[in-house]
Amino acid sequence: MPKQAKNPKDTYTIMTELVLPNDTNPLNNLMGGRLMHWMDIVSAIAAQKHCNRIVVTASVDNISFQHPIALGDVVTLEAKVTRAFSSSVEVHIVVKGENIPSGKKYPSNSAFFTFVAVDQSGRPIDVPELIPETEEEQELFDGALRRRQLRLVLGKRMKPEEATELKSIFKLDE
Ligand SMILES: CC(=O)SCCNC(=O)CCNC(=O)[C@H](O)C(C)(C)COP(=O)(O)OP(=O)(O)OC[C@H]1O[C@@H](n2cnc3c(N)ncnc32)[C@H](O)[C@@H]1OP(=O)(O)O
Repeated sequence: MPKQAKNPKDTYTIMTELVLPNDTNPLNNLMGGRLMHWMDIVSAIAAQKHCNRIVVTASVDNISFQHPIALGDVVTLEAKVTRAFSSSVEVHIVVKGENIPSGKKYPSNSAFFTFVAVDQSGRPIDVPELIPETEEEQELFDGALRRRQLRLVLGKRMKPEEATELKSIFKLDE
């Protein structure tokens, strides 16, 4: 690890958007694609805060939309790095909606994005270590290895038999 270790709070990023007519589908709800664009931006900023480098989006885990966000509502996206590996970092993003006139706040969705820090030529470079501080950060940190192995196996970048964390969950050796 080339640089001083950081804590998740050093990477915390919050972004607030208002759903305007140009962001919506024919039902007057926020389009999924627009939300994913905002999620990519907020998480890339969190990853950059950790790496102090250019980062590229390497993968996006599954995103399910629990609750539509209506025209005129406010969207809050919060992102934090959960774990750093060699050149990659995992970022957790939580999205909430808010209808200000009624005071109603509701969860919309959450996701994990993976970013890779690269040099000016686009080659991966090492990133600093991330040290969790709170219990929640430790849980996200612990789960990150499992999620990493799952996405690398699905992306055919790791053989299933090398995914030790997944094997222990499914008890494949027994
Ligand atoms: C911010 C933006 O929106 S950028 C635009 C969208 N994104 C892009 O254009 C990225 C295009 N892809 C790339 O440039 C390359 O594939 C890179 C930089 C992501 C990886 O480059 P590679 O030469 O394959 O690198 P390599 O195999 O050495 O892997 C580097 C790291 O990427 C990680 N990685 C590569 N592919 C994936 C993937 N699909 N999912 C998760 N992590 C991945 C590896 O696990 C490794 O992480 P580690 O160093 O922490 O162990």
